[in-house]
Amino acid sequence: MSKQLEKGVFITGTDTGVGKTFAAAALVKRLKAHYWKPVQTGPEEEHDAPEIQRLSCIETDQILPCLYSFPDPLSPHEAAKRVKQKIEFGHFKLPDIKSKEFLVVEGAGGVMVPLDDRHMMLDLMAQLELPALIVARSGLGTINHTLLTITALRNRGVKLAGVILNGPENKANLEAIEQYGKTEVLAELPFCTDVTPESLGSLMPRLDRVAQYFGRE
Ligand SMILES: Nc1ncnc2c1ncn2[C@@H]1O[C@H](COP(=O)(O)OP(=O)(O)OP(=O)(O)O)[C@@H](O)[C@H]1O
Ligand SMILES: C[C@H](N)[C@H](N)CCCCCC(=O)O
Ligand SMILES: [Mg+2]
Repeated sequence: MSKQLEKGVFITGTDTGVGKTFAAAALVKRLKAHYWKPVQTGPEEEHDAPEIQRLSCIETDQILPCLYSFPDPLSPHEAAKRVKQKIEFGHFKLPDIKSKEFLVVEGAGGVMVPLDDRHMMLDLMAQLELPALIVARSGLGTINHTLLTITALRNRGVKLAGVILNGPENKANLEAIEQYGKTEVLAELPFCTDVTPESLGSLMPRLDRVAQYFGRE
């Protein structure tokens, strides 16, 4: 597997609630990375960064502050409107991290979630010049959702690192996504009855190929 010397990876998904935060927590732990959620929507008790820290046990200074956070659990463009604010797309810049450090960035929802009247989540990936890693459900319906997501990313010129399948093992869906998506499923994360630092820790070997891809074994 060729090593990609990237500053980080943008964790996106086929939907909201597919496990981007769950996978990002595992990746932050396995890659010893920093975490950044540029745009957060929803009430504080549902924010992703605290869940990342709870599960990965990374230091507080490894979690970078959101650029935008809005209280309503909605698409960022709408959540901003509800509080009479607008997202200034030009403000999104890759945060300064040291040369040997690595950044796991998590989007909100899927790739075509609007940020303002013109820009979507996939435009943010392009602006940050980070490769995308798609978190997808493993079960029925995921082939279509994942191939649509891949197509949207490629049409926007976003580099695709691969896919993480989240949920019960499904070999047929994995093979279909690799064949028709011309990509690799770099990790399969099982359903964990208890979402704890311990259960997350047991998943580390499953992320070895992601670590190899980014040269962060
Ligand atoms: N493999 C898993 N095993 C058990 N629970 C999981 C797993 N993956 C995700 N979950 C749970 O499913 C819920 C949604 O997951 P998560 O918050 O990671 O989704 P998300 O894609 O980050 O959503 P959002 O778009 O809101 O950021 C959470 O309660 C999470 O703990
Ligand atoms: C509120 C939720 N947890 C996410 N932060 C935002 C998801 C936006 C989804 C928009 C859409 O695709 O309809
Ligand atoms: Mg999340």
